[in-house]
Formats: sequence, C-alpha cells, structure tokens
Amino acid sequence: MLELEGLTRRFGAKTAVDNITLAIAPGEMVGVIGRSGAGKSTLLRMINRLGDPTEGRIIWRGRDITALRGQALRQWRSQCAMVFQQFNLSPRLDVLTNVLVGRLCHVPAWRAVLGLWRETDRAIALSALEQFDIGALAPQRAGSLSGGQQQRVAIARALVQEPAIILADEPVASLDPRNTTLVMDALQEINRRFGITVLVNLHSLDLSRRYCTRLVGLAAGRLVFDGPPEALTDAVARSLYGLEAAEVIGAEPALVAA
Ligand SMILES: Nc1ncnc2c1ncn2[C@@H]1O[C@H](COP(=O)(O)OP(=O)(O)OP(=O)(O)O)[C@@H](O)[C@H]1O
Repeated sequence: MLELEGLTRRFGAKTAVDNITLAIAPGEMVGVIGRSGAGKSTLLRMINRLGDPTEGRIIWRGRDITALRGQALRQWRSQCAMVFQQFNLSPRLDVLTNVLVGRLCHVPAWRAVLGLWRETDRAIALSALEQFDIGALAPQRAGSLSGGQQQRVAIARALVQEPAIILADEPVASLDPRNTTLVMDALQEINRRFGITVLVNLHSLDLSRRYCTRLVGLAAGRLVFDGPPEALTDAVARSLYGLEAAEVIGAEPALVAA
C-alpha cells in the first residue's frame, strides 16, 4: 500500500500540491488528471522523491519514506520507477544499453562502469524489449528511434528495474494517436501481467477513462475527485478542467458551454 498523508509542496507563495491524502492499493492503475498546472507532476515527483514535500508524509508498506537519504533513498527509487514525457534516454547509446540502465540497482556498480553486463541481465533487457515488440531495435542508437519507440524503450527500462510502482509523468503528451495507444497498452500490460501499480499523469480524459481503474482529479493542487472512471461525469470533468473541458472531454465547445 502506498499512502500519502497531507502531502503538500509549496514553491514560494505558490502551493503546487495542497494537503493530498490518498491510499493506493497494490496493482491499481491510477490516472492522475487535471488541467495544466494542477500539480500532477509535482505530486508524482514527490512520490519518487525527486522533489521533497514541504509538509506531509509518504508511507510505503507501513514505512515512512519521506526523509530517506543515501542508500535507502536509492532503494526506494529502485522500487518506484519513473517514466518521463521526454523519455530521458541516452540518445547516443544503443537501445539495449539504455534498457540495461534499469538493471543498475541489481548489479554491482563496477560491472556497469566497465560495461560488463551479465548475460542474464542482457536476456532480461532483451525480453522486456520483445514484450513491447521492439526487440529488433536493440542494437540501434536510441536517438534514431521515433518518439513512440523511445517511450516503449523507457518503459522497458522501468520494467527491468522490477519495481513495485511505475510513475509515468505525461508519458504520451508528445506522441501521435497510434503511438499513444502503443505506449498506453504497454503500461496497461505491465500493470495487468506483473501486478505493478501504475500512477500515470494524463491530460486526456478519454485515455484516462479507457485505461485506468481509478481516477484522481487535482485542481489547484487539491484533490477534487477520487473514484472509478464511471463516476467521473462530464459535469465533474467540466468543473475539473474549466475552459479546457471541451478539449479533454472531446465534446464540441458549444455543448460544453451549454
Ligand atoms: N520548480 C518550481 N518552481 C516554482 N513553481 C513550480 C515549480 N514546479 C512547479 N511549479 C508550479 O506548481 C504548479 C503545479 O505544477 P505542475 O507541473 O505540478 O502541474 P501539472 O499539473 O503537472 O501541469 P502540466 O500538465 O502543465 O505539467 C504550477 O503552478 C507550476 O508553475
């Protein structure tokens, strides 16, 4: 169980995340939704401890991870993998090596520094790529791949960490519809096949309704919705997204205004 207790993050006078309390059970696929600036990225980054909360606690399996440092923090990060909008691959390295980076938490540092990856780690990395139908790309430079392919490489890298949680921060924001589907399918497969908890920030309501088992809606840093996709009516969505509602619901602006 992942628990957030009164999680708050301020940047100067701005409260980006405001007193969020949530409990997320193992195996959930949670869509974090809300308009631009609602606090979605700040929330996910705090869970991974890329940003520290101003107030509140993050509890994982009963253990407070809010103030972990050093080796304990590295261990936590190995259990909760991040996937970023801009993939964060090393473009000059080949695809297989990029995925092997996800194994770093499972191998001695000297092996990685010398590039002496064990055959078992190579096999795990290749198998993750094959799982997303991109095994043939293993020897290619990551920078030569399309955005959708790069994001699937990033998801394979996250998977080989063998995490309990994957935090995906707007993973499809820069992808076309076909690649969006491939990447969301990959996240769903990870969730369903391995039982990995997925928290995914999404701008599109349509996608979050289609793929997630639970939606968490933020507005101005506050939790304003928490429930199954069916419970998120268009009226709630309108209150969540305001003037952006037409775009995210996919309705005609005139209908939303009515
Ligand atoms: N490092 C920072 N310094 C100052 N303000 C910040 C910082 N990071 C985020 N903010 C502010 O906090 C608020 C929440 O930002 P955040 O990026 O979490 O929102 P978001 O919902 O992820 O939006 P988007 O979808 O546009 O990424 C915004 O007003 C943003 O400007």
